[in-house]
Parts: sequence; C-alpha cells; structure tokens
Amino acid sequence: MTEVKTKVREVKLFIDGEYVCSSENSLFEVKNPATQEVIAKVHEASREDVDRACLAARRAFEQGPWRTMTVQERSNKIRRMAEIIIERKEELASLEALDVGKPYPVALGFEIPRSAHNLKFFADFMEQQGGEVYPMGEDFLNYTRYEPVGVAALITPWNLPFMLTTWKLGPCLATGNTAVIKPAEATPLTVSLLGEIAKEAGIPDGVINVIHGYGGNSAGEFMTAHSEVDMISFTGETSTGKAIMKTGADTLKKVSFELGGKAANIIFEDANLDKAIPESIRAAFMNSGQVCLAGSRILVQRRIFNEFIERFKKAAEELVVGDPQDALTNMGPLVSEEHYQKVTSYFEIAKLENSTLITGGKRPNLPEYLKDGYYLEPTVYVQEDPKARICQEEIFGPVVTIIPFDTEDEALQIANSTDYGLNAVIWTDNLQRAHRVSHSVRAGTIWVNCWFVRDLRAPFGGYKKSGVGREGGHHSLEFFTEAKNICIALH
Ligand SMILES: NC(=O)c1ccc[n+]([C@@H]2O[C@H](COP(=O)([O-])OP(=O)(O)OC[C@H]3O[C@@H](n4cnc5c(N)ncnc54)[C@H](O)[C@@H]3O)[C@@H](O)[C@H]2O)c1
Ligand SMILES: O=C/C=C/C=C(\O)C(=O)O
Repeated sequence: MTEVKTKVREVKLFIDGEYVCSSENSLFEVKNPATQEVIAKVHEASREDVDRACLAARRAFEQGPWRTMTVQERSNKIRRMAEIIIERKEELASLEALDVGKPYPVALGFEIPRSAHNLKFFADFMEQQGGEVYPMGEDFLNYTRYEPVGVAALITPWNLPFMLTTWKLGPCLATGNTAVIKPAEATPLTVSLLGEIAKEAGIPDGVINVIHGYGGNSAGEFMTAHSEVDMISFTGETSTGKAIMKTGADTLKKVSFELGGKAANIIFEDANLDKAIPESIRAAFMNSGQVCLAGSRILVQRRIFNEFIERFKKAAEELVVGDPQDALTNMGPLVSEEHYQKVTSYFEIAKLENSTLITGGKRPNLPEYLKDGYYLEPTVYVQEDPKARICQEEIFGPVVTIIPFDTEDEALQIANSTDYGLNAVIWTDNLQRAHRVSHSVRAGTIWVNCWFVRDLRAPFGGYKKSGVGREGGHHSLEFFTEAKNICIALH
C-alpha cells in the first residue's frame, strides 16, 4: 500500500487507441486527499486534443465495425471489460481510495464490483432487446429499429468516479455508440485505465477515448461545444448542468443529466429505529457525505425526536474518521481544499441561522501524517426552520440537519420544499403511509425502510433541479438510441 500511496503517476490522454501527451504539454497535479501528497501529473487536453478525440470517436462510429457488428459480438467485448475490471479489482480499488480519499473496503466491496456490473448488466440487457413491428392490414408494414446516436460525451464527478463513468459507458457502448469520456479533474486515476482495459478486451480503437482537464474554458467545455459530439450524459452539480445545457444548445445536443440532491430522510414515529438509525448514519456519512443520494435532511416526528437525536448522536460519534487505506476507517477526508472550504462555510451559516450543533463541526484529532488532509468529524445540527440554508442547499459533506415535524402533511411539505428531487427515504411500519407518502414526495427514487438499494433495470434520475431524463434499464437505451420507423408498401 505504501508504494501505491507515494508513487507519482503520469496520466496521459487516451485517444484513438493510444495513450498520448497533451499537445500543449500542459500538466496538472492531483493530490492524495488523505495527506495532500502529489500522486499524479495529468496531461490536460487542449482544444486540439479534444478535437482529435471527438474526430477519432466519429471515425470509429462511421467506419465501424463497432456500430455494425452483431449485438452479441459487441456485448461479448463489453463483458470482457467487466471481467478485466474484476481481475484488477484490488488495484482499481486502491487507486480509487487513494484518489478520492474513500475507505478502501468500500471501493473494493461496492464500487469496483458495481462498475463491472454496470458494463455486464447493459451488455446482457441489450441482448434481450428487439425492435417493433406494426402491420397496417395487408397493404403496409412498419418496423422500428433502435440505432445508435453517434458520439457521446460522458462527463463525471469526483465522488464515485469509476462507478459513475461505467454507469454511462455500459449503455453507450452496448447500443453501438462511441465515447469521449472526461472524468473530474480531481480524480482521473481509475477512469484513465479504461483505455488499457478496452484495448485488452478487443474494443476497436477510437470507440473509447479518455481526456482530462477542467470544466469551463477547458476540456469539459470544448467537448460539450464540439460539432462531432451528438449527445452529453453528465453527472455533477446542478449549476454545471445549466452551463453544459447552454454550451450544448448551439449544436442541439441530446442531454441526460443527473444532478445534485438534498434528500429528505423521513422518520415516522412508528419506524423501527434499530434499522432506521444505522441506515440513516450510512445515508448521511458514507463517502464522507459526498453522495448525491445522501440523506442529508433528516425529518423526525416530534414524539420520537429526543430519542432519535440521542441515539443518532451516539452512532455518529462512534464512526472512525481517518486514513482511507486503514481497514477500520469509516470516513476518510473530503476530496480537496476547495471542497473543504465550501463544506466548512456552512458551519458559519449554521451559526448565523441559530442551528443547534449536536456533534462534530470541527477537525478530528488524527496522527501527524494525516495533518494536511481535509478531515471533518461527522456533523449533526438541529434546525427548526426547514427554509434555513443548511436545510435547503446541497452541502455534499459529512453534515446533516435534523428537522422536527408533527404531522404527515407537514413532513410532506418540508420534504417537497427544496429545489431538488433526486430521492427520498421513508421509515415507517405503516404500509398505507409508506405508499401514500411515496406517491406524494416529488423525487425520482423513494426508498422505504432502506437506502441506496439499486436494481439497474429501474429508472434513476431526478425531479426538479436534480436532473433531466432518466438512466437505467430501457431508459438508458432510449437515451443512447434513435428510434427509426421504416414503412414498406407490400404491393
Ligand atoms: N444525480 C446523481 O446521480 C449524482 C451523482 C454523483 C454526483 N452528483 C452531483 O455531483 C456534484 C459533485 O461533483 P463535482 O463537484 O465533480 O461536480 P461538477 O459539476 O463540479 O463537475 C462534474 C464534471 O463536470 C465537469 N465540468 C465542470 N464544469 C464544466 C463545464 N462548464 N462544461 C463541461 N464540463 C464541466 C467537471 O470537470 C467534472 O468532470 C454534486 O452536486 C452531486 O450531487 C450527482
Ligand atoms: O453520488 C451519487 C450516486 C449515484 C448513484 C448512481 O448513479 C447509481 O447507483 O446508478
């Protein structure tokens, strides 16, 4: 592990089947969030590099054979990528832990296997798909084909880099498109390996290209403006989604956006707290709270409010914050100084808004070698006013707010009072209430008595400012295909 931690890697661009340097020889550094040591020097894609990547993807799309091979041939190659990911799971997990600062067991046990599954699932799923036939009596016959759209820009954030990239890449490839991928500048390590994984799996050159760089006035913007890119699948902040939509508008690109969240986690008085408390802890603090689906607003019914707070506080204080490579660690550091500044700015806001600090709100005491990492204690506030900024804005760190409520109607009103609508969590043993509340919360995913349980066939995406469109199962296939109807006169 020490060698993994201290080595400084050179991360190149992967264009048209080859790892290449930035044409302007511009490199940026990536740091280990746990220690702030430099772990990689990354080639930044210039406008010319982005152009080459988009043209390579276009050529690979137009000239084939990717688009024209049988579904089974394509799916076999995608499944081979999934197998290679599993063969290399320890290496990928330690790189992800190093780059993002997340606990190694989480990367190894959840994210890397899920990444392989993202590819295998869509390869298998695509093999089950067909077209449609609409006969018009004896005179005409319609049949419908689902054809790939072309070149996709896949842009992903730093919190779950490999998992979220493969979640887009699986359906993109399975439907016969080609891709230009840009991981977040803070966490490019695992995604950069997709080039060699694709090559080993026999994916033709140009089908997968990986470029690196920043967003505005850098690789992200260049690719979303590029005339050879037909569609953009983006996961990240709501404000970035708006910028990308504007840039993509000139060339009328198709977009699919998975954006921010501020999930209500509603605990009714009849909930089983023995389950609700540990899951609410996971929903609040997994990946240091840097999860779009985080249950960051906990709404608790007044009758159980004090008991909930006491037990939740105790459980939060038991979490081990520390070195992500240490097997006992529950919570690593935040990803960067910039993000730490954003998250800790909410401590001041919380004070100004008269929130009550229950626990946390500061750096934990840690060994000397971790002194430069951006660590925070799990932080819990109580706030009576659901309109306060800490109840409304996505903090994206280990900070949750507990809000009391009296009635089901009040809980619903609070749950629906933010601009976001990605997901919500409901804890109740009352079946009717579970359904009633699920129907009335305006969010794309509702988890009842559980959190972050995923079936990849299910639609995934957000209401309101949490997204545009849905991914998952046939929803992903619809985004990555054009439906073509062919009408034939039969005589
Ligand atoms: N809804 C979901 O499924 C989901 C999943 C994970 C994260 N997120 C959201 O992601 C955010 C955290 O991630 P982040 O800080 O990396 O997000 P971000 O929006 O800052 O960056 C995401 C990606 O977009 C790129 N980018 C930034 N500006 C761009 C521009 N103008 N044009 C093109 N590309 C641009 C970045 O370089 C990065 O690769 C949170 O808001 C979180 O809720 C959402
Ligand atoms: O941080 C966000 C988590 C997103 C999860 C998914 O996109 C998924 O499970 O498919």
